[in-house]
Amino acid sequence: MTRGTTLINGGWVIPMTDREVYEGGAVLVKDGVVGAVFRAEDELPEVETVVDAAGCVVMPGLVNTHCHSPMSLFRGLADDMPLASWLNEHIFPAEAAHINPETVRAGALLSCVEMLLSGTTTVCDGYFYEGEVAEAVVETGMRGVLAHGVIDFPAPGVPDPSENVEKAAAFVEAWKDRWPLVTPSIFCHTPYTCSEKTLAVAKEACRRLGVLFQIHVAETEDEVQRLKEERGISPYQLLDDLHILDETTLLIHNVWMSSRDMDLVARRGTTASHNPGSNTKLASGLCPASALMEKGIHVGLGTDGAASNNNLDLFNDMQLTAKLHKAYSLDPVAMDAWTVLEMATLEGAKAIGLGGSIGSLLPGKRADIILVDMNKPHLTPTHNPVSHLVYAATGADVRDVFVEGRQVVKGGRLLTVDVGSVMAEVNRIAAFMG
Ligand SMILES: CSC[C@H]1O[C@@H](n2cnc3c(O)ncnc32)[C@H](O)[C@@H]1O
Ligand SMILES: [Zn+2]
Repeated sequence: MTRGTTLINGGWVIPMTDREVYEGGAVLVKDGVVGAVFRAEDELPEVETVVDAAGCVVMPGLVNTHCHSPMSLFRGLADDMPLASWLNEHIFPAEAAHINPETVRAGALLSCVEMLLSGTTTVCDGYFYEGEVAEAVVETGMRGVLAHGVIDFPAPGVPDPSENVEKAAAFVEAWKDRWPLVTPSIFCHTPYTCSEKTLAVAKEACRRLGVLFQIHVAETEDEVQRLKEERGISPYQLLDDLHILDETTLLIHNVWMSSRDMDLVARRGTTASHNPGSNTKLASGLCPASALMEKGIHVGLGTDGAASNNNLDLFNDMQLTAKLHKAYSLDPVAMDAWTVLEMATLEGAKAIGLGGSIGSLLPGKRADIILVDMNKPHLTPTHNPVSHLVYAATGADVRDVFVEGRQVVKGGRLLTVDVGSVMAEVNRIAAFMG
C-alpha cells in the first residue's frame, strides 16, 4: 500500500484521452496527479483510500473558458434586452455603483461555490479587482486562469484609464508564482472599448509576462458592422494588424465571423470560447463553433457571467450547444455528444493554455476529477453515459469533486467554505441594489 494514494473505483470512467468509456474502471490519484486509469479487467493497486464510484461517471472536471465571476451579484438584474442596453443602461451603472473589493470577493465566492458544486473545476475569468477573485478561487479550492480587466473608461479600481494596462500587469506580477492553481492573465474588454494602442500594449505585456491575452470579439452584428463602416475591416483583421492573433490569445464569443476571419484565426493558432447561454439570452446570435473546430481551432465552452446566462452550470451550456447547433444547421449529426463533452473538458483546457495539465485523465495530469451520480430517475437507464452527461444531467447530479487530488465536494456538499454564509453575504450586498 502506498501512502497518500486514492483509488476512485467503479462506475463509468471517461478519461477523455480517447472516445472510450471504461465501464467498471478505476482512477488512481497520487500527490495531486492522475497515477493511472484502469479497465475493469485490470489488477488494482493497494491504496490508502478507496472512493466507491459505483453508479457514477468518473471524468475530468469541467473547464469554464469564460466567466466574470463577481457578476453573480447582478444575476437577474437586467433580463430580456440586447447587449448594448444590458451593458450601457444596466450593468456598467451597477458596476460603477456597487463594485469594490468586498463585493467582488463576495460575488466571486458565490460563483466558485456554484461552479464547484456543478462540476466545474477550472474557470477562465476576467474582471476588475481580480486579486479578490483569486483569493476566492484559492479559498474554495478551485483552479483558475484569472485576468485583470482592461477598458479605456474609468473602471472599478482603475479610475484613470491611462493606468489600465499597468494595473493589469501588476496583477499578473503579483500572482505569477503565488499559488499553483492560479494562472494570471490580462483581459481587454472589446476592440470597441479599447484603443488600438491599449490593445497592442496589453498584448505586449502578455508576451513579456508569458500569459494568456483574452478579449470579447464579434459578439454582435452591430459591433462588426460599425467597424466595417469606420475602417473597412473585421475585428479579427484589426487584431491581426496589431499582432494580437497568436496561440496565446483567447477570443470570446465569435458570433459574427466570416469564413475569411475563421481561416485567419486558424492560421494563427488562436483559440476560442463559445458562450451559447449568454449569446442566446442577449439575442446576439450563434458562434459557428462546428466550422471553427473543422478548421482545427480549439473551441471551449463558457458560461459568461451569471448576469447574462443566468447560471454557471456548464451542463446547461453543454446541452444548449448540442441542441442549438443541430437546430441551426438542420443537421442532427452536428455537435454530437462526444464533441460537446470534449469542448467542456480537453478542448476547453487547450483553449485557455492548460491542455498539458488538465482536461483529461491522462496519467501525469493534475487530478481534477468529478463523479456524476447516474442513480437518478432522469438518468435511468444508463444505455450511454456520454449521452446522459450532455442531454439529461445537470450540475445537481455532481456528487464528488476533486481538484489537484484534494476532495472539495463530497456527497453534493462543499467542504471548503460555508455555503450559507457565502449566500448570506451576497444577499446582504444585493439588498443595497435598487
Ligand atoms: C474587462 S471584462 C469585464 C467587463 O466585461 C463586461 N461584460 C460582461 N459580459 C460581457 C459581454 O458579454 N460582452 C461585453 N462585455 C461584457 C462586464 O460587465 C465588465 O464590465
Ligand atoms: Zn464576457
